[in-house]
Amino acid sequence: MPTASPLIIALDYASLDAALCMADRLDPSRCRLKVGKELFTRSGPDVIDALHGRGFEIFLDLKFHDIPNTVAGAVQAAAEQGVWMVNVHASGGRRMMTAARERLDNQGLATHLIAVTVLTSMETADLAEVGVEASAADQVERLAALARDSGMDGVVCSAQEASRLRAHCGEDFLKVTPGIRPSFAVAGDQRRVMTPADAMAAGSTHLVVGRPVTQAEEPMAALAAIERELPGAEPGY
Ligand SMILES: O=C(O)c1cc(=O)[nH]c(=O)n1[C@@H]1O[C@H](COP(=O)(O)O)[C@@H](O)[C@H]1O
Repeated sequence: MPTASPLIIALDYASLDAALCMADRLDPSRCRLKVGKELFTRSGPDVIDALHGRGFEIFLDLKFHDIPNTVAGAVQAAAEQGVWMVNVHASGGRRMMTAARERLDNQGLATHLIAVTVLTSMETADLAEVGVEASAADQVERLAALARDSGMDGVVCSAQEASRLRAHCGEDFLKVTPGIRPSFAVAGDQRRVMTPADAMAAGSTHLVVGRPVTQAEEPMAALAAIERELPGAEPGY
């Protein structure tokens, strides 16, 4: 039974054992899990199988960014493992995203396909250093429009941009927002942060939360505290 929760907990661990230890402390009816680059590079598909076996839906966050044919193949490989969601970098461009979309459709794979806009660790000054003269907010909007036009189901963005994207890309376009910091947590290396309640009010459809839960002494208590900060969370996701 898929969860109705908008919460996605980031399992950023260096070993399969450590990741499963945390998963065993969480409840698949109250959150999904995100598997990222470090864990997947160390453990491979075994981690996906182990988490599926525990009843979790998985966001495989490998942020593919390569030539269209390579990304289409990678996205297909991810979807064939039965993951709930997979992502690419929108800055890989229209042809890359369209190739990924077409591959999933042609193979009859229903995995949600979303695109990363501007990383939540980056601010406008960081973009200028890599030759992007737009503000972070404008660049997010530009890449989100490109992602939507290229057939993506949604984007990863900071919650600070979610309301603008809701206006431009619609309610149904998924807005998966990391950089969530509940009232009890510190920002750390994140720059464009927001509380869970504000993020949902701004139009986020899913909230990615890592360390505020995984580094808590009682992860389920931290998750419950976040749920209490989500009065507007709607079932159905
Ligand atoms: O794609 C992501 O999930 C992602 C995109 C982004 O722009 N910023 C971002 O922090 N993330 C991920 O979201 C998670 C945030 O974790 P915490 O900062 O510990 O809550 C990490 O796994 C990041 O890799």
